[in-house]
Amino acid sequence: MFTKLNLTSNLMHSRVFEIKRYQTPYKKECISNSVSSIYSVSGWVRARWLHWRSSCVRDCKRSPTPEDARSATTPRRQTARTMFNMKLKERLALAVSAFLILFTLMLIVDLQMDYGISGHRVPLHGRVKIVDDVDKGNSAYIEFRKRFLQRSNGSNSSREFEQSAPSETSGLDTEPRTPSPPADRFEHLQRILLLQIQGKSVDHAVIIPPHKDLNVIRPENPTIGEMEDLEPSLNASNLEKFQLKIAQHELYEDGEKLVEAILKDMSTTSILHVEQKEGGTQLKLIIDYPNGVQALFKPMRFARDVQTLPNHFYFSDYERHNAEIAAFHLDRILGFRRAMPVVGRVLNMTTEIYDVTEGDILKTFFVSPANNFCFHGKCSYYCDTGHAICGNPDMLEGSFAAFLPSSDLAERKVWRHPWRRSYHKRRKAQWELQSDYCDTVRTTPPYDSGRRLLDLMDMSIFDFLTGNMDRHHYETFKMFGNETFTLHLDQGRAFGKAFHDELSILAPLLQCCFVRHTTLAVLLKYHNGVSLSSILRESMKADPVSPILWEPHLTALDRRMVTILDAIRKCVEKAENPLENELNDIV
Ligand SMILES: Nc1ncnc2c1ncn2[C@@H]1O[C@H](COP(=O)(O)OP(=O)(O)OP(=O)(O)O)[C@@H](O)[C@H]1O
Ligand SMILES: [Mn+2]
Repeated sequence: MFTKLNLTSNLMHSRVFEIKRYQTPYKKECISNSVSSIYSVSGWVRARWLHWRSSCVRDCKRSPTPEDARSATTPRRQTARTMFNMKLKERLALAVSAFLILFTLMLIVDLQMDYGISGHRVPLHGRVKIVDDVDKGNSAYIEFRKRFLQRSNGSNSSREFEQSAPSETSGLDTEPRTPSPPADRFEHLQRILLLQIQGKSVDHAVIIPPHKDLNVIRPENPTIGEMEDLEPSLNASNLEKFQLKIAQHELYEDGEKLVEAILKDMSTTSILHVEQKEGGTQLKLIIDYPNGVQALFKPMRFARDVQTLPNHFYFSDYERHNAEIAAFHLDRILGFRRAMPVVGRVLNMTTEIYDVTEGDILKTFFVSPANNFCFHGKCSYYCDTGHAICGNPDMLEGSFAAFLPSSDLAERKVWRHPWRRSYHKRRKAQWELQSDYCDTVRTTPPYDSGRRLLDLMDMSIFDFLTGNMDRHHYETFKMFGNETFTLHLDQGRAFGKAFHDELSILAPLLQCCFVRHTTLAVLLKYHNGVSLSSILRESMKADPVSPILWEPHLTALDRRMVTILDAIRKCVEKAENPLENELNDIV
């Protein structure tokens, strides 16, 4: 009994600890009230029980009487009498306490499920209504997936299990594979684009023409500098100038010269100071350069050809520094320009990290058995000796992302992504269960008008290309309101599986059947012209730590492109011939 009680109290402790980690401030207050009421209520119940027991010692502990023998139901009657004798107030209190205990338990279970192990404590802006939990079996996503898998020649779905273990992959299969010339040029989609440019087919349900797209019309497009009435000073750094030029509809203009200048600054300027970034799940460093310039550093953990471990969930995958670099280039090539510039650099861990940092992180440095200089920092994932970041012997490669403007200059708003995953190993997210999930999103602000839903479609395409399943939240600049672009931040978990195309990342597009004319035009341009992989490979050659991507990841881009175009074509066909398609689906 004693052990059991102890176990229960341990469990309670660990649950209270879990609550502390995952709750939102409102829920925190609510839960702590409930938890304290568990304690006070259970204290009250104990006092009540002790009182009852002491009165029982007086009245109940006696030799059995003939009366007792006559009635087998006496104890029950006594309990009933005791209950009856209880004051109404006491009975009410008992009922309330039982309810509170149940409610708290439900809340704890719900929170653990909701926040999984990622532990994000961001306010849930733009919440999406929860509707039915039933899979009606006809969702575009499920249906496309079914067809896709049926058609699959095995290169997409099965090879993920054939991935070599990380240590075995090095040096293998690195020859560039030229994809066979595309047989399918998606001419029907091209025709629609042409018609829209000619001012026809402008009410298309799937492809949103430029003149209806706020990202193209841009009635206003002020910069942060204009909004804040600030101009860069004479000795302003390139980054400061860049930050003031960030506009409502894009981070930087097409061909912006400051991008190259920032990349050069971050990869060559001397490092003044380093500190660990608070928050986030994996280790990141804030790098200080002269003139107030800052970068976010993610360290290299393993070689380019090491893939996500087959038994790792997306949320327990390591971050890849090269994924950040590649994603920046890809974002730019696709014409989004919503990712901050990122560059690679090799650091001397002694002079450029150890000597210029202070505090707790210093205590985590050590020399490994292989005589390499290592450290692990402090964070909630992989910050221990077993997962240390090691130099060779003290040279360490990493990615350097240009710092976003400080919150004093431009505060950001964090939004919960409507298609976020459950971050729980057994639980599914709402969008995976509800076939008409997009209808719910479409009618919920800010997705019911303007550019936001189209931005999420772009993000879904971008993430599907890179294989990034970790899009739990996204951010916008507050000062621009809702009609502004969504930042493409945190691509650390992209480019993890070269031989697997994760169709669920495309769920927003598949469920909404909605895409920008301009985005489709770019996709078709690369599909029918010089391939996306070639353009990306070329763009990344300029990086100091090139080659950035393992060739199979580049090949995957061209393959995934076909899947996206196929999905859009299917949406178009469905919109144009709804009846015929329904019949086909049944057959
Ligand atoms: N270039 C940047 N400049 C300044 N802040 C940034 C930059 N990139 C990301 N951040 C901020 O740092 C936070 C953590 O970054 P990031 O998401 O890359 O790390 P993470 O460890 O993967 O976090 P999480 O586990 O929450 O996904 C982001 O939420 C963002 O607000
Ligand atoms: Mn992340």
